[in-house]
Amino acid sequence: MRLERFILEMENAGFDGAIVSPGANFYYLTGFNLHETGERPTLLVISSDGAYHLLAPAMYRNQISNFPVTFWSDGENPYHKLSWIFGELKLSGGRLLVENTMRADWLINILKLGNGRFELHPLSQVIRELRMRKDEKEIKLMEHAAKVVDRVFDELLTWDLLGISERELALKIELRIRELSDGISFEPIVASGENAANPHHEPGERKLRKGDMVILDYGARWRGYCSDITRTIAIGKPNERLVEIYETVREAQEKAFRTVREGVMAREVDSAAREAISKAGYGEYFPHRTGHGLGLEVHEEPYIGPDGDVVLGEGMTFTIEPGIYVPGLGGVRIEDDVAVVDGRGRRLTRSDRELILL
Ligand SMILES: CSCC[C@H](N)C(=O)N1CCC[C@H]1C(=O)O
Repeated sequence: MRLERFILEMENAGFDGAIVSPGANFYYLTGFNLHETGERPTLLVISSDGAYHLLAPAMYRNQISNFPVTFWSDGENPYHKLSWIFGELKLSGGRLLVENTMRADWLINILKLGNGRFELHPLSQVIRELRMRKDEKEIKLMEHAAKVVDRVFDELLTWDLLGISERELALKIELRIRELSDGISFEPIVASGENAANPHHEPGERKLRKGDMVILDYGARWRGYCSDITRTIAIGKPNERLVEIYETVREAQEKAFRTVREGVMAREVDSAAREAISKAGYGEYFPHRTGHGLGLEVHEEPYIGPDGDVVLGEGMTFTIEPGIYVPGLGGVRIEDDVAVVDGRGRRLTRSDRELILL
C-alpha cells in the first residue's frame, strides 16, 4: 500500500509526521479524489509511528470509506478537531512534512496548534521518489490517456479547419477529449500563424488561414493520470523557413527520444534536443526545457531541462517537446509522452510526426 511505503520513507528520512491537503499527493496516498473542497480544511495527518487520520468536511461523508476519519460540519471549528487528531497521533511537535501547495490560512492555523514546536519541510522532499516511478498499472492508465489524445488528433485532421478561430478549435478539441475520457489535463493551446511564437499562447479570435503553421497542444485525464501531446500542422503550403524549422524540431525530438535509457541523466535528453536546434542556428529561439514529468499532474518531476539532475529510471514518465519560436513568424513544437520501460524509452503518444499539410 502506497501510504505504508510513504510512512517508511518518511521515517527513514527522519521526519515525525506529514500533513497532506487535497491534490495529487492526497489522491496518490488515499485514493480519494475530493473534488473542490476549496476553503474547507481537509487534512490527512500521518505519523511516522504508522498511524494516520483524515480531517474532512462532513459533506464528503459518502465519498470516504474504510479510512480513519473525523468529519466536521460547516459552523464548527475544524482546528479543534485537528488538535484532537494531533493528540491521538501523538504529534505534539517535531519535523513535519507539509504539502507544498497548502493554503496559507490552513498552514498558519497548523503552526498555531504547534505553538512553535513544529519544524515544517516540503512534502515533495520525500514523496517525489515514489511518485516519479510509475508501476505497470499507472503506465497502463497513462497509455489509455495517450490513446485518447492520439485519437483526437486523427479526428481533428478530418474537421474543416480553414476559417475556424483558435478559440472555437480549442473548444472542439476540449469537448472531444471530455467525450472520450475523464476530462482535460489542461486547457488546450491552439496557436496559429505568428501567435505560434508564444509557447503558452491563449487561444483567441484569430481564424486559421492558408499558409499557417498551427501548434495544437492538449491533454486528457484518465483515472487521475494525464497525457499531453503537441503536434504542429500546416493549413496549405507554409513558408519555406517554417518547413525548415519543422524539420529541425522533428529531428531534435527524435534525437532526444533516442537518448532515453535507464541510467541517463535528464539533462542529457535535454541537451540532445538543444544541440540539434542550436546546430541549425535556432538555439536562441528554444526558450524552454525539453520536457517535464507527467503523471497525476501535468507538470511534475522529473523535469527534462539543462539542470535536470535526475537519473532516469524504470517507470519514469515524461514529455519530450522541443520547440522553436520566432517572433513575427510563428513556431513549431512536437511533443510525445514517453515512459522508461525495460530500460528503454517507449512512446505513449504515437500520432504521426511528419509535417501534415491540410
Ligand atoms: C500545462 S500548460 C502547457 C502544456 C504544454 N504541453 C507544456 O508543458 N509546455 C509547452 C511549452 C513548454 C512546456 C512547459 O514546460 O510549459
